[in-house]
Formats: sequence, C-alpha cells, structure tokens
Amino acid sequence: MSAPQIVVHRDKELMAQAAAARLITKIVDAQAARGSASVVLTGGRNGNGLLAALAGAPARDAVDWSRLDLWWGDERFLPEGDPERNDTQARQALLDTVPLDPARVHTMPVVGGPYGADADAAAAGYAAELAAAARPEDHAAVPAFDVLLLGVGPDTHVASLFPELPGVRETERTVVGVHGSPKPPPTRISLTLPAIRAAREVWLLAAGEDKAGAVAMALSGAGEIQAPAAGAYGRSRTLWLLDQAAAAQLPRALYPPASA
Ligand SMILES: O=C1O[C@H](COP(=O)(O)O)[C@@H](O)[C@H](O)[C@H]1O
Repeated sequence: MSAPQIVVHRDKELMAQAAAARLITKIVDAQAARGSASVVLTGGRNGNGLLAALAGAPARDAVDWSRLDLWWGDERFLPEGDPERNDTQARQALLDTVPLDPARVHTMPVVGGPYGADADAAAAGYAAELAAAARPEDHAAVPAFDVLLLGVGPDTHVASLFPELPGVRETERTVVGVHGSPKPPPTRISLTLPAIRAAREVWLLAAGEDKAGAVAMALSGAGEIQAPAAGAYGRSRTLWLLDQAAAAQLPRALYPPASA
C-alpha cells in the first residue's frame, strides 16, 4: 500500500493538461523499461478531460501507441457504440486519433455481445481476459498496470464501486457485475478494489466543487465501504490530482502549499 500524494492545480483545465503530460512521461518511461506500457482508463468528466488534453498535447507523438495496452476500470453495460459508454467517449476524446494496436485495446463487454445482457457473465469474461494477460512476475490475477486512472464521484465512488454496495465489499473476484447503481445506467461492470490495488500506480482525478466533500472524506480516514475512493491505492504510488475547487475542504496540512 502506498500513502496518498496530493497535487493541487489551479483549475480543471490545468489539471487535465498536467495529468496528460505526466501520463505521457509515464508511458514513455514504461516502454523504455519494459518494452510496452499498460494503462487502465476511467470514464467520467475528468478522465475524458485528461484524454482530450492528451490528444492536444504535442508530446503525444513521443508515445509508441502500438506498444500500449489499454484496459478499462469500469463500463456502463450498454450496447456497442452507445454514447454513454465509457469506451465510446474515450474513442471520441483520444483513441480514434492515435495509432493504437486494436488487439491491445481491451474494452469491456457490450450488451448484445457474447454475454448477451448478463453483466455477471460479462464481468467473468473480462476477468478471464485480464488473468490471461497477467504474467507470473505480476503476482496477481491481473497485470501490474503501469497506471490505473480513476475518477472520483461526488459520493466517493471510484470505477463503478459505490458506497455500501456489494462491489466494494468484493475481496476475491477482480471484476464484478454491478446492479442497481445509484448513478445511471443501473447495470455496469467494474474492477474491484483487489484488482485496482494490483496497479503500480493509481491516479485519482477530481475537479470541481461538487467533489470537495468526497475528496475530504476519502482522504481523512474514512473506511473504503463508506468511501470507496479511500480504498484505491497503488503498489508503488497513489496520486490524487485535484483542482483547487475539489481540494477546498481538505486540511492544508495534507498537501504542500507549493503544489497549489
Ligand atoms: O459513471 C462514472 O462516473 C465516475 C465519475 O465521473 P465524474 O463525471 O463524476 O468524474 C467515473 O469515474 C466512472 O468511470 C464512470 O463510469
């Protein structure tokens, strides 16, 4: 478990640009060290803001996009191409504009695909795909992702792990079907906390005043069942990337003034 590090940026645009620059560097470094890189994407406003900033960053050409594995932390279980799906939004923000290897873009299953409308079977299928990609040195049933991105909901949810629901209590499976999500759509697929914690680095993104209470709660000792974001951490690094509005209720003692 790595203790959270907090970086506060002036506003959400700067936060997205800085996170994009940070991600480019991380991918390039991982590709240099290990030949390829793996990133887990998140949906939501901040995740898509990061991808859009990456699409506009001149340094994006430093990445070898053909040697990048992309996974998803969660998905809204809807038909392929649905505008509310996280993968549809990611394609629009970035993925359609860079030369990825399609075999390395590991989208979560769609309604109407091999699993029909069975979100639990779809989750098990994605867990099997992750397990097949894990190497012995990863010491887990999922790959040791280089960076796993998470948005933070106003209720402290991360991926599709919502406070008090069964998904956040899961300790064995790496992927679960989510039913009765308080945020539409009600049926989703999500990595679990054990899968999230297999990542080398976990980066949590939150911007805007509607996130301030959630950020303060998760970083002030709340339990992960009540505040799932509190249970999201990486093996070597846990980074909270915030804007000033989202950090407004955090005690200043938690982050250095220089990062504001
Ligand atoms: O529905 C979802 O919401 C969360 C948070 O989204 P935001 O717009 O409040 O930042 C996101 O992290 C998750 O991937 C997505 O499925």
